[in-house]
Amino acid sequence: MGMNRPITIGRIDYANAWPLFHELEDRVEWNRYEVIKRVPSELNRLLQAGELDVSAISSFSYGQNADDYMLLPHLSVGSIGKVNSILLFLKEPLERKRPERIALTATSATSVNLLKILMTLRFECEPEYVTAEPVLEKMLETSDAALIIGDQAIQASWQNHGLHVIDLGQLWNEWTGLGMTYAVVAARREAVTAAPDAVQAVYHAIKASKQYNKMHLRPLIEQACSQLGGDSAYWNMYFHSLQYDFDSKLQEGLKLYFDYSKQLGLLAKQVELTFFEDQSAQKVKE
Ligand SMILES: C=C(O[C@@H]1C=C(C(=O)O)C=C[C@H]1O)C(=O)O
Repeated sequence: MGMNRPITIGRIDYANAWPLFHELEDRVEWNRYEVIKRVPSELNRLLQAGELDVSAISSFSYGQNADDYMLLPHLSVGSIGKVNSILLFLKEPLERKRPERIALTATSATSVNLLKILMTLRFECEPEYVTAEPVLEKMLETSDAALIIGDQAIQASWQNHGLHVIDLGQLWNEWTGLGMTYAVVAARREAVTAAPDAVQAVYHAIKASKQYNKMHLRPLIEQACSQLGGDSAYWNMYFHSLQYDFDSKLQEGLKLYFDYSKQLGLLAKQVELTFFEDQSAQKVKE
């Protein structure tokens, strides 16, 4: 047992994940580890390839690889209603004209499939989808609508571009009555088998970061204002509206999303949510 190399941790390179990862490095009680910061689609690829051991990933990517992964409990990025950073920008309102071609950001997996579910089942609309770099003006040169996520979506929402904007978290919530989880934190089962103590240490560090950051949002809000723009009222609202705990209500929303994904052939199999067992919690129970 054990690992002859550092345990590798992937963190999402968007503000939405700061409350999980800000100052994580100060909390990892494991001597050798490495933190890698990337956009979600890149983290999805690295965890799948075994180049990461534990990572925040798109929840859709968990659905694709559930046999190889375990979810770290009580960790997520989700929303019940508006998410504010997963936005469809349309040249014409959806009620007036169904888009024929939609450009999808190359950085996402959950949101692009969420959009496909909503378009097909909610609006009975089957547009052509094209993947593109998340640059709104460029995407709209050749498409009727564009989906972007994360910091770029937030910044685009502040511009006065005259486009119609749909928040996918809000649309999902109005349609299903449920919340949606866009990102989860997963460990490779191989890593759990080879180095359970290292995975446990990383899990505790992310949980401790989340607990601390939720009570101390001020430095995150200040960092967001200076790095990304906007004012503290905006970032206060943003961090407070995101759901980081993956409680049973949010799990219910994600299960429905996986069921629809299976129904539409976006996922090959039914998905089970399998959780890493917190060893220290076990010990306390005994
Ligand atoms: C809230 C967000 O959640 C995210 C959306 C993801 C996806 O669509 O695959 C993955 C991780 C999160 O960053 C966001 O990016 O704005």
